[in-house]
Amino acid sequence: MKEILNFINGEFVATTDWFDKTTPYDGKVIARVAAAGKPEVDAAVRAARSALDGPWGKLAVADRVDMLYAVADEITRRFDDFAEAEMSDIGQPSHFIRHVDVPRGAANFKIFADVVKNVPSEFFEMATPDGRGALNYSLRRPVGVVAVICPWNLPFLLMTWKLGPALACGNTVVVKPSEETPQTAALLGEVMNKVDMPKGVFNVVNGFGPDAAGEFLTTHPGVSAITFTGETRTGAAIMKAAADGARPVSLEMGGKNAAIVFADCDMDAAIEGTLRSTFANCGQVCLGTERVYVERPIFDEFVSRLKRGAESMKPGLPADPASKMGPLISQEHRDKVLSYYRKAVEEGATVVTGGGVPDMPAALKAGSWVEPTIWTGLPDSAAVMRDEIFGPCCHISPFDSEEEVIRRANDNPYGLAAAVWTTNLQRAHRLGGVLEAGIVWVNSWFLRDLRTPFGGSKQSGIGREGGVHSLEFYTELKNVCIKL
Ligand SMILES: NC(=O)c1ccc[n+]([C@@H]2O[C@H](COP(=O)([O-])OP(=O)(O)OC[C@H]3O[C@@H](n4cnc5c(N)ncnc54)[C@H](O)[C@@H]3O)[C@@H](O)[C@H]2O)c1
Ligand SMILES: O=C/C=C/C=C(\O)C(=O)O
Repeated sequence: MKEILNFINGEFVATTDWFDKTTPYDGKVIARVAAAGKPEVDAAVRAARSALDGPWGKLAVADRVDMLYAVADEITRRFDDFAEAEMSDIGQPSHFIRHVDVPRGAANFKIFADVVKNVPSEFFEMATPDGRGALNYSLRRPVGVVAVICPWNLPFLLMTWKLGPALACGNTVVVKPSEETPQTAALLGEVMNKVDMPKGVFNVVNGFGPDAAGEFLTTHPGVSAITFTGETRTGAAIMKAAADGARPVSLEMGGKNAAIVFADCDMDAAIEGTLRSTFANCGQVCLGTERVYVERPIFDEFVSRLKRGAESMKPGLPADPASKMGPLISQEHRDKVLSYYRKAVEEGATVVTGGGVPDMPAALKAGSWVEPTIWTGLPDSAAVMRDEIFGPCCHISPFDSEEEVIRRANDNPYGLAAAVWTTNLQRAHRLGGVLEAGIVWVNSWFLRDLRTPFGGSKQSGIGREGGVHSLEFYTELKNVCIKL
């Protein structure tokens, strides 16, 4: 049986508390994972703290940048290993993992190496009564030991999205991958040792959240800052934990994102983009679409074309090139998604397609499969219009005016992302300005320039990461004033 261990101070560490890792596409146990208890979490935080006082803390920025590039190059060299690990962790089609999830692993280290290499410092000359003046300049310093709490939906992309800036800014990290998807974090430990990353800079503790490694880490007094990606209610629990000791938090949380399709859109592009934003990764993308608003003149055509596209989403194994969609991450999550499939019908939805479980081959029946699903006919107050489902489903509603659709799209507790499909330039800029979302795509979706601010408003997050914006969270800015 494969064993997935913790990674503490450059060593892989087992414990006596094991839990199973199963694959979502057939429910088979493929490994056992060593759960970190309080002793292991404490050892990881101590290792991270002492690494700050060792060679890593003394490394010049240029040398730290070289080290991060070496990590990126080793990830690229082991691309297939990371792709295999991610496919068995999340069960999504190979082409998705090889074109989205894994390439971002290397990119997330490179972009922040480039940011810290080129970021200017602030400087002010000031007059003083004695006429001799003073010089003021700013310096950035690492915040210290950063706890990185990761979700299961895009495990490698999202873990490295936090590791890149944290390490580029000179911090050390203790990562707690999701209990569902531990494999790429362990592989990254091998990469760190291969590139001679100083011991203790990168640590991994496996386990669950409440009353387990996640909570032990976020409540550990040796943690300087916490960066979290996951459900909103979990983020709130972590924020409470961070309050003891007044540690800063960066929270990337849930979404209930709208796609707004105007009659003047490029319909082919809108259909292709909405199929991706609704069904990619089996709908398990925080930036994904679960609410579609279509201007009434093209409503029927749009529904019929999206239905055809959804029905072409052939579910299958990751390595099968014919697979267009994988399973949900777990039976537990599938139960949640299916409960919303039932609730939609109870609330009076028209099921345009899907709504159940596909008839899979015998070998895959134990997987967490659901049908891609489209509804119409529900009011904005319906549960499937307000709650994050995090599955391959969306509801399509008609609208009659720009003012109406802006009001309806913004009437939701989340504010993470939006997609707007229109060829009207002025309208595109108007909506970009008024939609309550951290990211608004126009005639695209999930097009990512890593230098831009990334994060959610309202219940979708606190803080922005990306490009220089990550420096605000991962460094302490100080002023030095020299009297001449
Ligand atoms: N905004 C974003 O960028 C973004 C990106 C990806 C996913 N998400 C969100 O993440 C969710 C799906 O991921 P998930 O189900 O893994 O989220 P989750 O909140 O269930 O778990 C996320 C992580 O938090 C840990 N955790 C849980 N309770 C904890 C606690 N009390 N203390 C410390 N750690 C704890 C879990 O073990 C896991 O590692 C969705 O809501 C999705 O929208 C948001
Ligand atoms: O599921 C959510 C995806 C988040 C993506 C990013 O954080 C990113 O593209 O940097």
